Amino acid sequence: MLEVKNLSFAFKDFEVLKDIEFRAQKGQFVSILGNNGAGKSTFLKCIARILKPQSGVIVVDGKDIHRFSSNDLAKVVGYVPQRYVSTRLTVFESILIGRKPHFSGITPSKEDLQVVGSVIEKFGLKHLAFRYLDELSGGEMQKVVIARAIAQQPKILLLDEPINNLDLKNQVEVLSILKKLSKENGILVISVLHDLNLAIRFSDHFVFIKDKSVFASGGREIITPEIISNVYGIEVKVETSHDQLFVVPVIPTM
Ligand SMILES: Nc1ncnc2c1ncn2[C@@H]1O[C@H](COP(=O)(O)OP(=O)(O)OP(=O)(O)O)[C@@H](O)[C@H]1O
Repeated sequence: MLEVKNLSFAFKDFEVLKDIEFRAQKGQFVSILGNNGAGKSTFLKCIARILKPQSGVIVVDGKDIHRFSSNDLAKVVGYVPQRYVSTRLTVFESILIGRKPHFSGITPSKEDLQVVGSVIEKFGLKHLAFRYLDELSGGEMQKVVIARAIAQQPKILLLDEPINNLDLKNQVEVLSILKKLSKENGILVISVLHDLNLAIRFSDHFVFIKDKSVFASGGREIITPEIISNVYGIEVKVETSHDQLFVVPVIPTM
């Protein structure tokens, strides 16, 4: 469904990504992992066509993303950025904007309104539906931005640190919604995450970026102390409890 071949990207002469190869299928939940500054956001922005790589191709369902019209690309690829600006729109209006690629003409259809209503319900945002975005807390705003991308109903959903501003309950709730979307609706979810243990719990595929390239890519078999210590530059243990893997940093006693 998504194929990235030989992708290299540089900001002027500062090379961030070199010869990246990546493939993912419908229904997968992929975590993009690596240190700060490794190039994770840059990678997502190339797939979302916000940045244009100097070389390589990104193919969705057999078609180069640079051959899609903007409207058609928005039906296929949804993107939730790491930072966003708040506007004087209500939660409802903001999520409705996610439906724009599906509008025929300038008015939303009954289906558009139904989708928005159901996403608002799913995210527990009903009580905030007519609140302005600049009156929301950081976590509430984060949920609205994710809800808008889901209302867009893309085939591929890219999320850059989607749980950053959320409390533990909301982190689990949002990741559970994304997991359900990938499993039940066949959406390919690709998310940058910093919390390795939540990434392990929710993802079925992991991509570690280091030194401009894919250092390791695969399923749970690549969650090893060697790979994680090498990528993050810190000693870790990988332990199993209740059939789940946990990454535990080795911290000297202070
Ligand atoms: N617009 C820009 N111009 C120049 N350099 C940039 C620009 N945006 C990012 N960079 C640099 O590119 C590198 C990769 O940045 P990127 O945001 O992709 O990293 P990241 O892995 O997402 O980091 P983090 O985990 O801290 O969000 C960093 O060294 C960053 O400073």
